[in-house]
Amino acid sequence: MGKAGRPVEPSESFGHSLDPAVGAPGISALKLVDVRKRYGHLQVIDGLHLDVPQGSIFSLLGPNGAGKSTTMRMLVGQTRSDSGSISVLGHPVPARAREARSLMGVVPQADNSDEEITVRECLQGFAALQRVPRRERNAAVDRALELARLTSRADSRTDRLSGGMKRRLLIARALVHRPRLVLLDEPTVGLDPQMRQEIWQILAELRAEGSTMVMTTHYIEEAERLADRVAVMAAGRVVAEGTPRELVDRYAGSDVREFHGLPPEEDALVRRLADEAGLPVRNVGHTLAVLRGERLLKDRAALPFASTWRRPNLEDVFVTLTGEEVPAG
Ligand SMILES: Nc1ncnc2c1ncn2[C@@H]1O[C@H](COP(=O)(O)OP(=O)(O)OP(=O)(O)O)[C@@H](O)[C@H]1O
Repeated sequence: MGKAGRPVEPSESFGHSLDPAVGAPGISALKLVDVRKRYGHLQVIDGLHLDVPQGSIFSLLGPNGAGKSTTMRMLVGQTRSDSGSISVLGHPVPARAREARSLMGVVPQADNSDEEITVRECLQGFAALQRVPRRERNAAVDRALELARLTSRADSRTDRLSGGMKRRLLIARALVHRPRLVLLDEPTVGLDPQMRQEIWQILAELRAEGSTMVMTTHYIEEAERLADRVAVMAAGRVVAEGTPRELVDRYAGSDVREFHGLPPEEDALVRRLADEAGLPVRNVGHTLAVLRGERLLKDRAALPFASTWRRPNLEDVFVTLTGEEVPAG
């Protein structure tokens, strides 16, 4: 019994599992095999395979409607798949969703925090909900406040926080029970660039501590900066997976050749040459960009109009694989 005569919860429940196999180094943080989900006539998830190792940041990158949020909801047991298997740190979901959830911290996209309470009260509530032992709660809350840089706002009401602080509170809430795996659904959507940088800094620090994070995003820069591995999703399946560097090498080559403000006949010529060589093209404003441009012509001087060269990036890969232009940050 605790000091106040209340039972003391076992400390093993604080971010740890009693099952020695769970969270062991060989176990995947997430494993999805041939997962499918349909809403009416719409096949939203269409044979999804994912295997996320522990100790990395893994990003699901995809355009609107690719199925990222549906995947997140299936991982926490909020939405059931029609077929296939899902396991989180060795726990099959939804069969053992409760155990899986106790090992996860979830940062939702929407701000659903209670507005009538202070930041500290909010975190205390989450710590209790996540069965952090009573005697450890204050320290757990202090640590979460510090990680999310909210210590100085601990006694502010949650409805008085700025948009960026509210988002940081969602992160603090997710971390209060020291989860083995943190799921983040579009962690910086709708934030201004400075607030986004602050969140990236926090996530980079968590990564340096060895946390496993899986985040959805449609911001390419977010995936490129933070993720160790990226899965590009389109129409409910993974169309490519690898480190950002591997994806760029595989799908965009070593050079992008850019032609600026071409008249129509020259534009058509470049497109034809690219097409004959099997090279993807994209328009960026008035610029026509040819990916794997190093293969456009062996003799780079042979085209009769000026072009420039640049290093390819993950945005080029995204556009090539999904056919979607990049949303504005
Ligand atoms: N409850 C639902 N009922 C019917 N259709 C749904 C439901 N939830 C999602 N969808 C549809 O499933 C598809 C995938 O949605 P989802 O939210 O998973 O995509 P997303 O990749 O997260 O997109 P976004 O980046 O816009 O959040 C969309 O076409 C969406 O309209």
